[in-house]
Amino acid sequence: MKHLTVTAAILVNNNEILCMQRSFNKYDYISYKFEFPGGKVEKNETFENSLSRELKEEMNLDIDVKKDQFYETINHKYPDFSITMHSYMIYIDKREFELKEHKSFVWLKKEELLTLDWAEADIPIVNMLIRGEKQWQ
Ligand SMILES: Nc1nc2c([nH]c(=O)n2[C@H]2C[C@H](O)[C@@H](COP(=O)(O)OP(=O)(O)OP(=O)(O)O)O2)c(=O)[nH]1
Repeated sequence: MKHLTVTAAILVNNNEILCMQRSFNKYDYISYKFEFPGGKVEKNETFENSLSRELKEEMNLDIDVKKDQFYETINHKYPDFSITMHSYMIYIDKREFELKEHKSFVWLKKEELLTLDWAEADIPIVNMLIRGEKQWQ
């Protein structure tokens, strides 16, 4: 089975988390699902550099992702492939970005996160956020 290594950013502003809706995909179990922005790690990239690059490509955000922003690693098997997803929690002071690849987005308080239809791999992270683990200093 194909395996992907992915990075994802939990972007937080004013106690709300940025939730991005994926565009159409041939696999219905990820098509139009909500996720955290990011993408596949390329050869010879660190996870942090990979996430900085994806945030620039997908949203035109300039963020220098740091190791100490690491949040959690999730392993998940979808029917056609498996992923290892490294997530980072990043506080940002402005909400402006460009919606280049996603279908839509919404900022939600952690208590509201389960109102969305998330990609299955994200559910453990969403539950950690709801429980308030490793955040809200
Ligand atoms: N970025 C991201 N990907 C996720 C999340 N949850 C989840 O299951 N995934 C899966 C969906 C995709 O199969 C894979 C990420 O690939 P992608 O298609 O977004 O990455 P990419 O931008 O590098 O892809 P590409 O269009 O260049 O092929 O990980 C998440 O929260 N964020």
